[in-house]
Amino acid sequence: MGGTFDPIHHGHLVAASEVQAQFGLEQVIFVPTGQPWQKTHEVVSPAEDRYLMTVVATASNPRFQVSRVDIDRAGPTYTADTLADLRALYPEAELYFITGADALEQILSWHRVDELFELAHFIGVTRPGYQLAGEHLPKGAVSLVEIPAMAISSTGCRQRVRAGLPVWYLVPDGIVQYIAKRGLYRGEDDSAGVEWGPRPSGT
Ligand SMILES: Nc1ncnc2c1ncn2[C@@H]1O[C@H](COP(=O)(O)OP(=O)(O)OP(=O)(O)O)[C@@H](O)[C@H]1O
Ligand SMILES: O=C(O)c1ccc[n+]([C@@H]2O[C@H](COP(=O)([O-])O)[C@@H](O)[C@H]2O)c1
Repeated sequence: MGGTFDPIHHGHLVAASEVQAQFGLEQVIFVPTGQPWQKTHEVVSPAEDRYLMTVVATASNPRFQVSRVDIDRAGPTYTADTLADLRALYPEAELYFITGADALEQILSWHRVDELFELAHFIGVTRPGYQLAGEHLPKGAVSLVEIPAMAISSTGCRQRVRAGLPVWYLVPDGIVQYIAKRGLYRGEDDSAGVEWGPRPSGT
């Protein structure tokens, strides 16, 4: 399951848990994006913060793991590369890629989209406010799955922190504490965040 996870919230965790159970998956690998190229108009927190929050949020579930493949690859993050890297790490695995209804809606705009459906089977999950549909995708390429509705978004969480409102119970307890400790999402200019563009050299 790929995501910017800025921050990871209970919508992500419920989606992963539900798909794991419904499909009997051995493990769900959360893959925080390196440079989410379609979010260039947004300020995104440093990859290491998003990675660490994902580790903290998933630590208690033995079927959840976190991968660094996207944050360790230079340049924009493309799922075709993510899936190729995971295939190299797990040559025998059956690979599935989990997306919410909003991401699935946009998938034809993804880089090297023609390759994607050869690299993994896609699983689209319901998300409040979006229509889950797969007619625009190759036949048999995607499974559509109903999950418990969680009307939570990372954007909403960031806005609440900025407005001084609580995010308790929208995100795991450890994430509330991580956000406070690192001072994420506080200011208009998001001082802990970075605008996407080339990484500073040496980082
Ligand atoms: N509440 C939710 N229910 C189901 N799927 C979700 C939910 N929130 C996110 N997802 C899915 O999880 C994946 C990663 O999402 P992402 O990290 O961009 O979170 P987001 O809440 O959509 O963030 P933002 O508000 O910043 O766009 C995407 O496939 C997205 O569709
Ligand atoms: O491959 C692409 O071109 C592409 C374009 C947009 C999003 N994605 C992936 O979709 C997942 C969810 O993305 P996002 O931006 O909703 O967090 C994440 O793994 C992204 O890398 C991938």
